[in-house]
Amino acid sequence: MDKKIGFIGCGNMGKAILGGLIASGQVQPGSIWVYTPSPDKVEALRQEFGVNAAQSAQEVAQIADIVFGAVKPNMMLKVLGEVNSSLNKETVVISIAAGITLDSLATALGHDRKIIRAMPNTPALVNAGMTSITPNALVSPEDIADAVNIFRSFGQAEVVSEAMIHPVVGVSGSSPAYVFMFIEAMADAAVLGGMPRKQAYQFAAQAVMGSAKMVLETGMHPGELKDMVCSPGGTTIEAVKVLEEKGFRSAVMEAMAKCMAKSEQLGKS
Ligand SMILES: NC(=O)C1=CN([C@@H]2O[C@H](COP(=O)(O)OP(=O)(O)OC[C@H]3O[C@@H](n4cnc5c(N)ncnc54)[C@H](OP(=O)(O)O)[C@@H]3O)[C@@H](O)[C@H]2O)C=CC1
Ligand SMILES: O=C(O)[C@@H]1CCC=N1
Repeated sequence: MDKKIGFIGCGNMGKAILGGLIASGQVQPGSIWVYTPSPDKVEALRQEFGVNAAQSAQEVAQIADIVFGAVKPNMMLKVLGEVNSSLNKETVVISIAAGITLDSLATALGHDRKIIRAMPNTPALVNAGMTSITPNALVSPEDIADAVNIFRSFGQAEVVSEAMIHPVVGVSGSSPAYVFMFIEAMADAAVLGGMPRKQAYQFAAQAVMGSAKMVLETGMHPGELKDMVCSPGGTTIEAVKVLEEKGFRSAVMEAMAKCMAKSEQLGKS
């Protein structure tokens, strides 16, 4: 891609995008500028990825064609407001902050700005991200295609309406955390059964990845795939019965309802 990319803020999520983007070969490290307030963190990113270290957020805004705002939600509007006058007219600003609406971004940046609200997730770092993309009306089809290409270079990406953002936060933005908890719990149980811990993580994680691949690649209903594992009178149905008794599905749904409500609340505060 023949575009200069900038990162204002580059912590857990910014680094996952940066790492995924560079690993894909879609953008050369020399075409990427990064700024965070800690000079040693910028230097560490420069050394790890070969990207350019910017001295200020304004410098990133001046140089880049596509600027990622990857700071915490509570500072996104302030940080973008401060670089606004340094942006070019055609620059596309991509905010990845949970709860920050396109409307509030336009209020901070001006209603003539090309703005995209995106919701990625940390598996971007291993080429398996899932990202939603919501452009405002000023973003051209070419700009949208660039953004989709960027996010697809390290996983899957779909353009969705802004109304879908809360389910997206629940089902993909935040969900790696619950999946890691599930893997940890399964590994603990395997350790209880006598398996060495390292091997337990390998078996648990590979089983989760393989199951996810089956859903994505067979197109079969998850319930049907579950039934294929449950031999009559076998081991799996014993586990399924306990999960049902303990309210496994309900726990997941209630947890995600809280997550989605928080996403909604962030958008109002
Ligand atoms: N973590 C996740 O899984 C996901 C996060 N998000 C969103 O990504 C955003 C970032 O989250 P996350 O990466 O987890 O947070 P981190 O705390 O890991 O990263 C925040 C980054 O912002 C930088 N920063 C702080 N203050 C400023 C400033 N004034 N100007 C420029 N940069 C600044 C920090 O730099 P320094 O370290 O030098 O202070 C750091 O690089 C959030 O808005 C979140 O909603 C979206 C999807 C998933
Ligand atoms: O926890 C958060 O607020 C961010 C947004 C989605 C994932 N992490």
